[in-house]
Order: sequence, then C-alpha cells, then structure tokens
Amino acid sequence: MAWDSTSSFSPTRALTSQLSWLELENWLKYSAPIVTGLVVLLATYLLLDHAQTRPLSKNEPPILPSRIPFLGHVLGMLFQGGRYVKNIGLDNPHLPIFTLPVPFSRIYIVTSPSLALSVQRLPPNSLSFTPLVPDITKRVLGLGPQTVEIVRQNIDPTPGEPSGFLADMHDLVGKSLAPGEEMKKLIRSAAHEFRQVVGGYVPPNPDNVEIDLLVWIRHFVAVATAKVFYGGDNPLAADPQLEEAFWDFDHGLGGLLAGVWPSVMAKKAYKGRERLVKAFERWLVERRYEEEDVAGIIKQRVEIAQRHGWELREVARSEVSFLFAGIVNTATTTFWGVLQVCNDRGLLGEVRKELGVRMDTEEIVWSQKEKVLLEAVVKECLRLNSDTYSTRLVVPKEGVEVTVKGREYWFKGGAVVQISGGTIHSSRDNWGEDVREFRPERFLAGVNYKNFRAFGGGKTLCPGRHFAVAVIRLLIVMVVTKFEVEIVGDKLPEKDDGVLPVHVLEPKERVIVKIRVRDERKFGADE
Ligand code: HEM
Repeated sequence: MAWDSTSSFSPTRALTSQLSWLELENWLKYSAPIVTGLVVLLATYLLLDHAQTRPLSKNEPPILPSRIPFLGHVLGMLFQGGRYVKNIGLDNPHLPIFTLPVPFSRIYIVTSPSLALSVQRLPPNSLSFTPLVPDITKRVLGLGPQTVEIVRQNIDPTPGEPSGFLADMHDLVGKSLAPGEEMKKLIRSAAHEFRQVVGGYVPPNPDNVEIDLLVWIRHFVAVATAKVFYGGDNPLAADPQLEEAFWDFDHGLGGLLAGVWPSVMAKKAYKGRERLVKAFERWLVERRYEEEDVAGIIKQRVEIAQRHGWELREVARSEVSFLFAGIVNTATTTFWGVLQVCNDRGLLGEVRKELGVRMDTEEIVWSQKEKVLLEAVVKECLRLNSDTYSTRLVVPKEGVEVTVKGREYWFKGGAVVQISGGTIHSSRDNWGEDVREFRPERFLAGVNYKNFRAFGGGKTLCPGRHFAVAVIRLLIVMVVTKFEVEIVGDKLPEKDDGVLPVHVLEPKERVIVKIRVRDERKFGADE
C-alpha cells in the first residue's frame, strides 16, 4: 500500500513528536539547573540593585539610580569617561549634591560651587584626600610596599603631632611655589629656557611640512620645565627619547590607576614610566641634584624623601610625579591658549602689541594691560578645558554626619565625595548663556572665583597655580610674537571629555598648523 501522507495517523509524525518529547525531557533535565541559576542570579541582581538604591540614612544626599540596574553608573563612567558624571550634574541643576550608587559603595557628587567651598573646609577626620594618596601613588608610580608604608605614617597630623612625609612635602612645595623671591627666580629661569627653545626654533618649510600644534607646544614645555627644575643635566636632556616615554606614561595614566595587571593592560604607560624612573634613578645616584643649576625645591624634595627613609630608586618615582605635575597641565593649557589667540585676529593683535622681550638682558617688559588680558585668556582656556574632580574620602568607617551650609548630610564611610569641576565650569547658572564660548573678557569683567575649579580647592589646591599662570602667559606670548601660526582647517576641535579627566583635556582631533617665523631680527615684538 502506498503511504497516504494525508491520513490522520502518521508514524513519522508520531516518531517526531516522541523525539520532541524526549528532547524536551532531556532539555528540562539538563537545563533546569541553569534556568534556576539564572532566575536566582536575576533575583539577586535586582535585590542588590534595590538595596543599593535605598538611602542609608535620612540625610544621605538624593540618590540618582542608573538606567541599567546595579552596574549602570560604573559602566557609564567606564565607557563615557568624565563626561558621564558631568552630564548627570548638568541634567540635574536643582541638586547641589547627589548620590551615585555603585556596587557596595557610593560616590557623592557636589555640583554647587558654594557647597563645594564648604565641603572642602570640613576637617580631615571627616573628609580628606590624603588617605587616598598611598594607594593612588602605589598604582600610578609603582611605589614599593615599604615606601607606601612610610607615606601612610602621620598622613593628616593634627597640630602638635609629628608630621609625616606627605605633610612635609606639601609644606615645602606650597612655600617654594608661593609668590615670593623663590618663585620669581623660577619664573626668570623659565623665561630664559623658553627663549632658548622658542627663540632658537627654526620651523620647516610650511609649504611642505604641517605641524601638530599640541605636540609642538608640549615639546617646548617639557624641555624647558625639565631644565628649570632639574638643571642642564636633567634626564630628559640626557636622553631626548625619554620625552616620548613621558607622554606614553601620561596617556595611559587611567590604565595604571585601574591597577589591573598594569604591565600588560597599560603596557605603554608602564614601560614609559619605568624608563623615566630608571633615568631619574641614574640622575640621583650620580648626585646630579646637588648641581648648582638644580632648583632649590628639588634639592629639598630629595632631602625630605631621604630623611623619611625613602630609597633612591623610590625617590626617582616621586620626582617623575613632580615633573608630571609641572609639565602636563601647563603644556595642554598653553596649546589651547595659542590656538584661541591665533584663531582671533583681534585678540592676536592685542596680545602682540605690548610685550617686549629683549634678547640681550632677557628682560621681559609687560604692560599691565597685557598681563591682565593674557591671564584672562589662560583662565578662560582652563575653564573650558578643565573637567577635573576634587576627591575626598569619607574617613570614619561608620560614616559621618556633617552640617554644611546649615543642612545635615550623612556620608557612608569609605565612600568618596567628588566636586565636579566639569559640571561647575559648564553650568549656565554659573557662567551665563554663553558658557560654551571662549570669552576671556568675562575674567576681565570680574568673575566669582568659587565657580572656577581648574586648580582644585581646599587643602589640595594646586600649589603650582601662580607659577603655572605666569609661565603659560609667557609661553603663549612668545610663540605668537615670534611665529605666524596658521591653523589648517576652519573648525576648532572640541575637547575630548570622554576620558578620565586627570588633567586639562586634550582636543578630540589633532590640530594641524603651518608655522612661519614672523620676525627674523629679534625675538620680541616690534620695538
Ligand atoms: C595649568 C596648569 C596647572 C593646573 C590646571 C593644575 C591643576 C592641579 C589640580 C587640579 C590639582 C589637584 C587639586 C585637587 O585635587 O583638588 C593639582 C595639584 C598639584 N599641582 Fe598643579 N596644576 C597646574 C600646574 C602645576 C605646576 C606648574 C606645578 C609645579 C611646578 C604643579 C604642582 C602641583 C602639585 C605638587 C600638586 C599636588 C598638591 C598636593 O596634593 O599637595 N601644578 N594641580
């Protein structure tokens, strides 16, 4: 009999359905534990998220949950860098402070400038930056366990207590870079070095060679700063290739800070740092720091570190960090300053008009107006391009209740409080409708400095700020006076705010320029 495929009984179908049952049974047998596991995982995940988004105290700042439960804020920060938190602040202008719940902890974000002032004045036994330093320096600089132990000692001494390494170093750097004779000497030395590197620079033919403005400027800053602080025999002068190692270290800082297998995960930065450390170690072993042209602040830094029991190879790591502080922000801010001035013919004319730099005596003659205008240019560049955070650890393990501006706040122990410079600098409420525009005039008209956070604030306020503004001003004016800088392309780049904002932000795209010498006869402006 021919097989009737339309009949209601079909052995094939029966066999197939039997197979399906078997498969289902098998599937259930093997998959049930997996499904149960997944359900338990999902329930735990949602429970954790629920627990995480509940206030831990009635006075904890308002909690902003993330769209992706539990891990959302961490992922946001990981994939969007500093922009993530900055934008949450800008989207919630009604909240002066808020809580970002992260797995098993919190990050408290302050976006109100006046609240920031009060928060950074709280005593170090409630909020302090210094307890974070040992771990940060261990990761970023690769300090050994013995040195980290030394750093931990008497980290926040109260009056009358012996001061530890950090407090001694903090005092020294603060005093040496405060306005006064020592700082003037450093600025004179910087002026001299800038005149050597900028004045002696012969640009390649601009018809054939285009230059990356940031790379060009940062070379001047790196070479000159290394010489101002570490003298003519400084490690960068002895091996010019170290400059590349320096920028590798800088660009991979986030990876080093993450601390996960840095020699592999942040390979370039790690290698760059270790090359720098070796060079500084050699410099120290050869006692180059005793040479006459090494700045007093460096001689004393080495002395303090040794007095506290640091070995020379560890002192080398500390000096890499000081060189870093001296170069990176200054270089990037000078880049933005030169770019903005050269992009505005009117401003360029003003800047060029009143400066005289004499080759013979190295005397720099500023008109007061010039100095103020350039200072405004520098500060406006900093406002637009500095998204840095001031960070404080909540010191008491059990958490802390503080009264700030007449209100009670509670912070969880071990969590961090961050003042978001990026939000404060980008807020219309603080800077007006033209907040995104470059308008140095706003600083000439007078601004409220509580809205300006480029140098941080409180106990961690940048000690190099006066020196930095003076040298950036000087370098901008030297570059635009000696050279005609033609920007290739008609659009200025935006800052790259998708990274960890550890320093002034670099541009998203490279800025290419053509450089011509403007005046062959002398360095300075027309006499
Ligand atoms: C435009 C240039 C500069 C900017 C924007 C800048 C910014 C900053 C910021 C934001 C901090 C941390 C503040 C905080 O955590 O609240 C800092 C710390 C520091 N800066 Fe600067 N800085 C600049 C130039 C310099 C220069 C030229 C030097 C040295 C020659 C320097 C030396 C330091 C040191 C030593 C610290 C650590 C202070 C401490 O924790 O005790 N900075 N700077």
